[in-house]
Amino acid sequence: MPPIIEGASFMLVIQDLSYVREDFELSIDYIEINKGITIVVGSNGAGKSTFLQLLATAITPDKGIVVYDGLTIEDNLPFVRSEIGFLPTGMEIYEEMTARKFLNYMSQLKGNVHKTELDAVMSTFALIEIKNKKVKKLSQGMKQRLCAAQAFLGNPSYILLDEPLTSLDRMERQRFLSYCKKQSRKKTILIATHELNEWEAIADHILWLDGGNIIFYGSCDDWKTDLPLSVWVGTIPNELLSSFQDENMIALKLTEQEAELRIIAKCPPFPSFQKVSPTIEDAYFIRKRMLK
Ligand SMILES: Nc1ncnc2c1ncn2[C@@H]1O[C@H](COP(=O)(O)OP(=O)(O)OP(=O)(O)O)[C@@H](O)[C@H]1O
Repeated sequence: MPPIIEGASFMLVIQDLSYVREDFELSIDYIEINKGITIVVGSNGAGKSTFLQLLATAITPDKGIVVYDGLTIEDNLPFVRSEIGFLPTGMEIYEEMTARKFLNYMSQLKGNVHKTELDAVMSTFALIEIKNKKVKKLSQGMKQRLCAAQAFLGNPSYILLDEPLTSLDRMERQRFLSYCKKQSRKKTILIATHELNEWEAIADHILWLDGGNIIFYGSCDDWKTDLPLSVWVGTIPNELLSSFQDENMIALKLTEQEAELRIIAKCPPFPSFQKVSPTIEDAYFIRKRMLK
């Protein structure tokens, strides 16, 4: 087993990679992904899940390599895999197992995770009260917590999570987000998500995929800087609503007489509208519009 290097960067380097699937190709020339939380964004079918599956070594590229802190899967597959925690979408779990048995099973697959670590993960994901429940009796949110918990077992350095917030209630989301933030100090965490606002406060980097290509990778600040359109908020009477194109409208709150709007545009749509700083999600809409 390769030695654990003190002060390891946990950097992921992807070189000259191609993965072809029927009429879709994921293609990456070169990218270095840094430690911390990277949210992987893009529209349906952009390749986010495929990208995470490749990094998780669940599928193999047709061409190119992924380097995990200096190691490739060609020479170090078992070690690299032991350093990966993966939450795919729609993960199937054995329905007859209890939550505890499932985590025991996953711990053993990961090389006998110590009981104290297993208990800590169960407590973090609020699984203690439901540990003796069979999987088939768990709610969607409970199942999601269980599936997310297994990704952190064995203290892996690379955590790959596909839509981890699905079915989680507000409290569990908050708890999960702060856990990810804590973990990200010493790990590389990639999260495929459509819920950009949720990650606003804790994401370090954004990776934007479109049509199987990386269009942007960088810090959240860079993502929100030098945008060609601005974000405006204001209120108008309902009868003026039809003067706005849907594609310019990010958010809308309707009362009986008025509409509260969040608009992307070069200039204020009405003098009363105020310019606000873009969120990660605003920047996504602006960038997506400019790509068309
Ligand atoms: N098992 C499969 N067989 C063939 N094509 C597939 C398969 N799974 C995904 N695809 C195709 O690969 C492309 C990328 O899909 P992928 O699931 O990676 O996108 P995504 O960005 O995760 O989308 P979403 O936001 O909808 O989850 C799509 O064109 C999709 O139709």
